[in-house]
Amino acid sequence: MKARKRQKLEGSQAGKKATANKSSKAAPPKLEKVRLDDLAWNDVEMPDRLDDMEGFYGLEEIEDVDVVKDDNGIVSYRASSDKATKKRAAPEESEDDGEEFTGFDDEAGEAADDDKEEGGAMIIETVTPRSAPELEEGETWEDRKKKQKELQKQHLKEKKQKEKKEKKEKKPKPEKKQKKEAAPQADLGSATFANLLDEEEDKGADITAWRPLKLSDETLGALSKMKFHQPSAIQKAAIPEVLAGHDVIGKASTGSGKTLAFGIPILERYLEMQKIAGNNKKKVNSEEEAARKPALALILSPTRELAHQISTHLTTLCSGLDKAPWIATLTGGLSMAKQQRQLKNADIIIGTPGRLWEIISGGHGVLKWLKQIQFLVIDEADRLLSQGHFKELEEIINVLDRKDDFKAEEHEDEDEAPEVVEEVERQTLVFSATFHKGLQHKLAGKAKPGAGLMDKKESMEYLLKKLNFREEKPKFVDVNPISQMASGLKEGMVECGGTEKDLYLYALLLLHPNARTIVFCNSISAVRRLTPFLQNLQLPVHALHSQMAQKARLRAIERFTSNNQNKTNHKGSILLATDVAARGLDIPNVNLVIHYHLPRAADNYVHRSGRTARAGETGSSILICGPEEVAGVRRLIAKVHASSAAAGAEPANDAAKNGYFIRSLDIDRRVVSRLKPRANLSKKLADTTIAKEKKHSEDDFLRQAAEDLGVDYDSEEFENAPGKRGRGAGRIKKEREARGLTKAETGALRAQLRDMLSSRVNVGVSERYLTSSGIDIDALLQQQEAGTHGEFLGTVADLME
Ligand SMILES: Nc1ncnc2c1ncn2[C@@H]1O[C@H](COP(=O)(O)OP(=O)(O)OP(=O)(O)O)[C@@H](O)[C@H]1O
Repeated sequence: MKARKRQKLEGSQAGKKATANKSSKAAPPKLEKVRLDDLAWNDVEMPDRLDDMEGFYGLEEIEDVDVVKDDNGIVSYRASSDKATKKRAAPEESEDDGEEFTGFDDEAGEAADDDKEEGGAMIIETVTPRSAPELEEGETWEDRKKKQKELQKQHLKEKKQKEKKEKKEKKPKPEKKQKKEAAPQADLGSATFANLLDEEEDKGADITAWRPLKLSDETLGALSKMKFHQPSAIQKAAIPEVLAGHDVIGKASTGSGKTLAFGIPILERYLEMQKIAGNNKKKVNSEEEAARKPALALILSPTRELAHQISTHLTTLCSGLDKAPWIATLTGGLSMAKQQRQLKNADIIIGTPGRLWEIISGGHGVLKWLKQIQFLVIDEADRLLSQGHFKELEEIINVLDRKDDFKAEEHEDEDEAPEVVEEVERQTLVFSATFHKGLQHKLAGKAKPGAGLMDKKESMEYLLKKLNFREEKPKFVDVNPISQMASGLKEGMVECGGTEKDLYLYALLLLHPNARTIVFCNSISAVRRLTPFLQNLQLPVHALHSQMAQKARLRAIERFTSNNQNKTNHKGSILLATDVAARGLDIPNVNLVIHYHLPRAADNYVHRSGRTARAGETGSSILICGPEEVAGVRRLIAKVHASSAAAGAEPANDAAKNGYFIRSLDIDRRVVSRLKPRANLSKKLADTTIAKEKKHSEDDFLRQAAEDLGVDYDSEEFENAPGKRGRGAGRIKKEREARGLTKAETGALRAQLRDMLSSRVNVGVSERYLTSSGIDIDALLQQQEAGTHGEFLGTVADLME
């Protein structure tokens, strides 16, 4: 070995132990005295981070060697096995051969001692410089030794830790310890939740963030299952207030989780009551018994769809509970008798005011169940308190509050055994994203459609006047005082000629072939007209309006929500709806909202746009405006964003940043104009279909009327009768022409449209992308990746980032 070897033998303790070993009473083996260089030194693997340590340290180790110090302090080495003395190749130069050892070091001894205890054999470590053995400038041998010593210590420590860790990993965990690790789950309380977490360990979400709300383990378990990691702002703010027994008015932007803000406290109360009933051994076991207990909560919703959705939402929350509350959904369009029965069993009743009032006025002893509710929830409050719903709602509230009604009704219903009805303190919870001024005027008898949104004071005054809150001052929880619009929402508008809206709608839908889109219209007739128009253009469209049968309404939402089976390039889906879909509907992954007609009021705009960008997602809202509508739109949007200006707050989004000046999207008009022939053809076909349908239903109506009058009805004769002039004559003429098309003629038109849809449209630069009813998605996506998306129809794309 060329390198000069400087050994460092650790510690007097080691030496002493070696001696003690030798002189042990149990006939110690005779050890052979050896030279250091005759020992079979082994290289020690250095820890990574020491590799760079000046590049010259190396460690060697040896086992089965005793270090013996004689009375004169001279140290010698004795091998206790052949393994230790295996001869190595002699170094070419052994400068440190016989290097004297100057003594033992107490500190180092500790490390050596540790090793002995661990391994049972003494390990002597040497540090061998790999190169440049000379001292560095200013370095003394003492320094060098110190450095070496530190390195050795470090290495030994790390080695020991590594070995300990390896041992630990190999060892099976003692049962006791495993139990101890499971303990925190058990600490959560009831076995139900602990079991749930056990089973769902990797399925459920971490619900630590819900803890401050002090919810029951059952509710926490349900939230974990739903993967709701944390409460939304409105939930965080409103739940404690409701749990503390307050009346609450909650305002938060669309899609921010208001349903659970009232749903969770209701569930908490239900669970509490279950526990009390359990403790009092009064557990309800049968349907009959259940029917004898009053309902806990009444939730009112402005639309049927929303009522069903709230019901689904709460059912999902309660699924998995040992005993879930009984939820009854009372909406028009479904069997009334069935709903009456359901109501008597229900813990939570969700309904539209119309149907609920119908049921209440029908008697059947239902009122007593309702009078004892502990929660009255008015969801989408501003809508419920206005727009034709208010009369029914007012009547419901009056009847709930009237003291004498119950008795009167009981007398009516002889079957019902007279019972003492406890007075129940009712909490009133009112939620909405908006409180608009229109309803205030409406209630004051001076309706003023299109009015702006109420501020906190106004809404409070108004609600206090209208609702019988238990508390003099309910808690007003407003988590979005600045803007009602969801933060992930982008807004824009497209300007077009007054008669070109259909065409621009088609262009916008083509531009967003993968989007789940809701198109809002102000009238049912517009939905009826546009549905065949878009269907003819092979777009996957579903209609939704209030004159559809309830089942068809629910089916439309279901189809819109499920994946599009359409064979065309259009992979998204389209819901063409009136404002019946504007409030509360929580359809997942809606990317785009198009306002075909301008919303009539600011709150409508907020709620329609709120069907996208929900629960922290992003989305876009685009208004299609005729030239005469542009100024009105700007005013309307400014109103919606006005509160941010008043508050001097950071603008909530682009529209606000631009001084409430909504962006006009730059659509390439030349390209849109090339879509015109298809659109016109499709429109002609749609008009024919509608005119024929209309004729059928008119005929049916007139035939029925004639039958009732006992006269004959001849549609031709009726049609050609004189006096059909003046207002509406042009439309009637058009309709007549439209339905005048023969089957063959419509067949020919359809074939022509099919041809058009299957051939490319000459759109200049983008010709290669626009094919039939949709666009070449792959090519478009590539274009999008290259950052040039939007080239063919203008720059709408930046709304969809
Ligand atoms: N804490 C939560 N974490 C994650 N998602 C949540 C949470 N709470 C609710 N959600 C989800 O957010 C979505 C919107 O909730 P919800 O329908 O209650 O909103 P909203 O505020 O009532 O909206 P709108 O004003 O339009 O009626 C739903 O899909 C719901 O499941």
